[in-house]
Amino acid sequence: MSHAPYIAVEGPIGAGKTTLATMLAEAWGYPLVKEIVEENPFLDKFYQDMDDWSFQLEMFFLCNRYKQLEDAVIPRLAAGQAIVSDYHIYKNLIFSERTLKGVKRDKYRHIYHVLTDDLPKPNVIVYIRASLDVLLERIAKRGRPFEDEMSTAYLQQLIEDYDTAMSQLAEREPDTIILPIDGDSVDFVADRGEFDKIVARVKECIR
Ligand SMILES: Nc1ncnc2c1ncn2[C@@H]1O[C@H](COP(=O)(O)OP(=O)(O)O)[C@@H](O)[C@H]1O
Ligand SMILES: Nc1nc2c(ncn2[C@H]2C[C@H](O)[C@@H](COP(=O)(O)O)O2)c(=O)[nH]1
Repeated sequence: MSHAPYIAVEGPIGAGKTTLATMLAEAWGYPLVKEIVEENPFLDKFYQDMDDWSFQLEMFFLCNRYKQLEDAVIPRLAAGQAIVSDYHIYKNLIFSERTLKGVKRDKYRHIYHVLTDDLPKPNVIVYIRASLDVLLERIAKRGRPFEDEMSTAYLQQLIEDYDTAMSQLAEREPDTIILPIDGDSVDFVADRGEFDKIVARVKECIR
């Protein structure tokens, strides 16, 4: 392992990333780097008109995540200390490849690589996979008003994009271990034993 443990949790919208990342960070006493959602000025506009707002939204996410890595992740790893995150920066590309088109997609892809290619990568990604029905149920339970506008076709497409992206990532970043979790059957919230099993599996990866 080239740096201190850097653990990321990934998965499609509503899979349980923030929930699991928070539990892991608390269990180990590590700081948590968390997605900025409530302060995002473009999310509600994006869900109302994706074609019109996708570039602004993707750039906002990219700049914010870059800043978080710069401010919180890099110094911490440089000091030899572990950190947990509820995303991997690669998710920018998962979403943008789906939401952007033509010249904007090409420009975004270029900026993405310039900004992120030399950033530290997680040692482990806990990848929570879940079915459309479970994601819809959890998104409804969370109750963010702007997500009411999200189409099921978009969410289904993201489920598939995530699977493809995790396979690509396994090839691009062979030093990162991807731990898939079945979010439909493994309830790490209600069942402490299931959470402990995830903790043990992650520990194995960062030894
Ligand atoms: N394993 C689980 N079982 C039941 N509810 C869950 C589970 N994981 C997450 N949730 C709930 O589902 C909603 C979405 O979870 P969240 O962690 O915000 O997902 P994400 O960060 O992947 O979008 C939240 O209301 C959360 O409390
Ligand atoms: N178009 C994009 N949307 C994104 C991106 N990252 C997150 N999101 C959306 C999805 C949810 O509505 C909300 C919060 O995400 P969670 O997965 O944490 O629930 O923001 C992105 O890069 N592009």
